[in-house]
Amino acid sequence: MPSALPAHASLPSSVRVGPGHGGLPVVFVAGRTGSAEIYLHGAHVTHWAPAGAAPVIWMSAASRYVPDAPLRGGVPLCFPWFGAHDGDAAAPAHGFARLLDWELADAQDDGDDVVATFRLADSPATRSSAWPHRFEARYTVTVGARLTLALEVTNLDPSDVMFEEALHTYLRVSDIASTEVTGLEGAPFLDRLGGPDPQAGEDGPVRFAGETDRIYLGTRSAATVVDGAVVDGAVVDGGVVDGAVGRRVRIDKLGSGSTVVWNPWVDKSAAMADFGDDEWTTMVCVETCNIRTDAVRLAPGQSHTMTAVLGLTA
Ligand SMILES: O=P(O)(O)OC[C@H]1O[C@H](O)[C@H](O)[C@@H](O)[C@@H]1O
Repeated sequence: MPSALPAHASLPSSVRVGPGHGGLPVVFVAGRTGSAEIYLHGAHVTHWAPAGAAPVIWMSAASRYVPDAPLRGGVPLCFPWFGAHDGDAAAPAHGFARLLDWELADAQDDGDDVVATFRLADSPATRSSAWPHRFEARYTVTVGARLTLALEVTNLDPSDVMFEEALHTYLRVSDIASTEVTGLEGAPFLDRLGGPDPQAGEDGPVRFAGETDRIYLGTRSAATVVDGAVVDGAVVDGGVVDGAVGRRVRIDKLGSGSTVVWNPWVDKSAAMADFGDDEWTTMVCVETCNIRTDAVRLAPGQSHTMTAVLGLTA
């Protein structure tokens, strides 16, 4: 168990800490306007639903819940690098933050919302990693009718540091073939399944007909995942709402320059041990990031915050 949980008496009645899958500690939030679950392992949000709505976040039924592996689904916190480390092939994919136990530093009601703050600082393990710098990270999760995720990183090194970061959000959809992502029209992207050169932006929304793994650079405004946008090849008028079908999840962001859109499709799903073979049909990742040319540089003592705000829209 992590060492620093706030004293039980200081937690509001909307927050409970207890064992989750695999016995890993979880912060259970049951607020007036939304519920959430956050594992201390990686400060990993595995559930969020506005009150009265179906869950918005997707988790794999095949996720492992062990201390030395990341969870599959939810919102992995990728830091301080994204994907494979450039200079160290043995370094874990997406950095060390999603593999470490974060402290629950604070949890409070704030009006109708519940705010939980998690903290991770450098340790002997991180100082001997591929990114050996001194730092403090604070991750504030605000649970309500919207879910606000704010990752603040402070450079405690005596010299400049650079890092990448991602809120690698997995979202539930009823059928990936009927899903589209709007808000990225015209933005050039790096196709992680293709060559190194940026591809020209597309006119329309992103639609899915095969494995998709794209880094949209210079994307600072909101993206919206429209579930049930396409039915039998026809685009349905955006007003249709029937359960999850027709639902729109809007992702607003601040302090983020890049967006990753990912669906593993058939072969990659089959190749991942912690991902069900057919689960790719009901998820899409739209990730709020600062990666590649959008990596963050901080002077000594400087802080940077990247924020994603998820909400259901009509
Ligand atoms: O399997 P993971 O290390 O969690 O990575 C899952 C995925 O993360 C991002 O979306 C990357 O762009 C993908 O290339 C990668 O496959």
